[in-house]
Amino acid sequence: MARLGIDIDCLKDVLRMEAPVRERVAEVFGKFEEARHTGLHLEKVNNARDDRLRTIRVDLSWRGVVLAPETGDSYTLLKVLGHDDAYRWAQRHRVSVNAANGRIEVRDLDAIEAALPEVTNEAQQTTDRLFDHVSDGDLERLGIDEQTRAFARELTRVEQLERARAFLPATQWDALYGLAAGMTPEEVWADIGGDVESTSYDTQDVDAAVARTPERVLLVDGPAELMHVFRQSFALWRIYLHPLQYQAAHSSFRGPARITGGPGTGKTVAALHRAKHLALQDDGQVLLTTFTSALASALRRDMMLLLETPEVAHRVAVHNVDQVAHRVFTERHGRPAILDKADEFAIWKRLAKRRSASFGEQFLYDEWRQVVLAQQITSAGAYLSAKRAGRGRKLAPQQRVQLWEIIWDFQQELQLADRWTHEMVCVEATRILNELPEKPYRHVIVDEAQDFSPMQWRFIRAAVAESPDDIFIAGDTHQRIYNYRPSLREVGINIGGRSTRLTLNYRTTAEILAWSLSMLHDVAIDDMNESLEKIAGCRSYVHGDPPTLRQFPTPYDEREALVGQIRTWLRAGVEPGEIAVAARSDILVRDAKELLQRQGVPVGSLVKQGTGNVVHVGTMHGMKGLEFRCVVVIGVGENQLPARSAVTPVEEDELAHAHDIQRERCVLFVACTRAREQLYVSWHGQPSPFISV
Ligand SMILES: Nc1ncnc2c1ncn2[C@@H]1O[C@H](COP(=O)(O)OP(=O)(O)OP(=O)(O)O)[C@@H](O)[C@H]1O
Repeated sequence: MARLGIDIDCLKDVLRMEAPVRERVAEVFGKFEEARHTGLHLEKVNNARDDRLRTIRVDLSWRGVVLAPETGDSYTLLKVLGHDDAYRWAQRHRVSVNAANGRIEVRDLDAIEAALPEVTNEAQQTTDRLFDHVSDGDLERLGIDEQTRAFARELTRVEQLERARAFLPATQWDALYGLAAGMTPEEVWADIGGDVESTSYDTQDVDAAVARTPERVLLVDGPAELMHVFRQSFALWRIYLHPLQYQAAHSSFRGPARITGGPGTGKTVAALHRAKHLALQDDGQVLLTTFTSALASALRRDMMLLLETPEVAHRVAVHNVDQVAHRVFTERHGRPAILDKADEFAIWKRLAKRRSASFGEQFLYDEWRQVVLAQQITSAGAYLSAKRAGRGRKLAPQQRVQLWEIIWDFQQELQLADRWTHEMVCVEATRILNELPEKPYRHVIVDEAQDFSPMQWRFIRAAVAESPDDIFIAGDTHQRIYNYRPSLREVGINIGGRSTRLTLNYRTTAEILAWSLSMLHDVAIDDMNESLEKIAGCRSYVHGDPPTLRQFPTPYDEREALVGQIRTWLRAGVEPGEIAVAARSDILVRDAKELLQRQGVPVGSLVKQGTGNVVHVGTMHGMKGLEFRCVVVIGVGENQLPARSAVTPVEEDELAHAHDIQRERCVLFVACTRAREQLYVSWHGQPSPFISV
């Protein structure tokens, strides 16, 4: 039976059309279903540059351009246009097979030929070309064919390449843009999903290429399914994946695997698709987990959009990691009585005083978590020889002994009182799971992995048996905003070479991204796997306004301007719910909320996202994992960022100081990269050293 797929760009176009046209397009799919009986009415195109392109009637005024197979009966709808335009489009385009990854691609031959003289002319004015640094061999290996290569060799400026996006074959353009953005040929090769094993694709076999391109060609079972796709207010991420996202979501891995990449590169989307893929395998329960309950709610909502049937939805549990640990704990021991931070501080203070020690509560609080629990220390001997790199003040041996006594007292007191912290619950839940012969989950997928503590990683390891496809990790260490820096290997998770890095940002404009990335220049950040993470090549194809940077003489002026900015956006038609305001401190957040409320702007908390159409106001930490059309970041002055109280003095511990500064930088980076279209950053006095003004 003839089958029609729809190219993703065509789908995007159709989604923007009026409902009746969409319905007619869906009917075209019905015609293919019936074609068995009646034959297909595909028109040949005179003077076509690619004789596999045909047109099909959609209605009186609209026609579709269809790629007809040379053999077999899998057709692809490439374009829907007005009658004359459809024929013209079909005449000027050609479909080919990318030599590097074997996927189909389409180019506008007329446009390439028309643009070539202009770029050649410009190239004659200079000796420097955009791709001088890349050899022909590398271009060829990256799938850049002769025609595109000839064009690329004449380019002198990135802007020319950006314009060429409309007519060059997409994968080849992606590769060129990656090279122009400073990626090495190897990085580009990985980025376009180059297949090392299959070096020789048959570039004449378009039918095989279509079958090999599931992330670009959506196959639907008839008009009803297509109408279903059209009708939902869905986001494109649900059906279109970049080849690397697709690979990460659908591959089989021999053990733990992960996906990394800068902000907005689609790691969460890949994690969601992987959860769906594994759920469809139906070989056991899938856990999709993340750091906070707010993020878990957002994941749950998106997961439900992807999992169509309740039966499959049932196979995926979405919870934040502490919630899962609490559940395991509660099943064995009943509900734990949780010690809150204020009570915990009071205990540390009392115990330190009892031992006449000078350690502060915050120091003890962190030391216990970051050294004792993180390294699973249970004895004085182990503590005395433990690594304390990056833990602030250096300790003499007698001080360590004293510290261990306080920590010991603390643990005893909690045990006697049957009081628990979330970390203790996690450790106990891990112990319980380690004893069980059967693990609760068959697959675990972790999102926002960069902030998980070693205790949480051990819990994850204990929740799933070591087996193929056991753990999948999505995260970006450039967005780490808490204090742990675990190595996956040390917590028993070996990802080997099973790592994919995404570089194409789908969220933010190139201008906002470039400005935000400038905060991280020359900052070396670990990759949780004992090497350094890279952010080079992270790029966006969408252009917009540069960030607005505003300096004010006083806090008062800064606050006034904040209200003015929000009003300007609201007047321009931005919905309140599309705006977020972030600040480093709780006090600034409270101030901003009260101020906006007083001015009659509807406001709500970031944590309670989705509760009405309100401007969300919250801390920079609270912005993690979220995105908004317009983002304001206030209080980015030199006295506010880095937040002094959060940074270890350099004279106390150089390494801890450097880590704290890096974390503060990342906090700001996270907040700024949540903006889709507009970013407004303000401060009073001098700007933070993190930003370039
Ligand atoms: N293949 C895709 N096609 C279109 N849009 C996509 C695609 N992948 C992701 N997106 C969109 O890009 C945005 C960012 O995606 P996502 O949240 O998965 O990125 P991320 O890498 O997890 O971001 P961050 O690390 O900053 O939280 C979302 O709006 C998502 O819908």
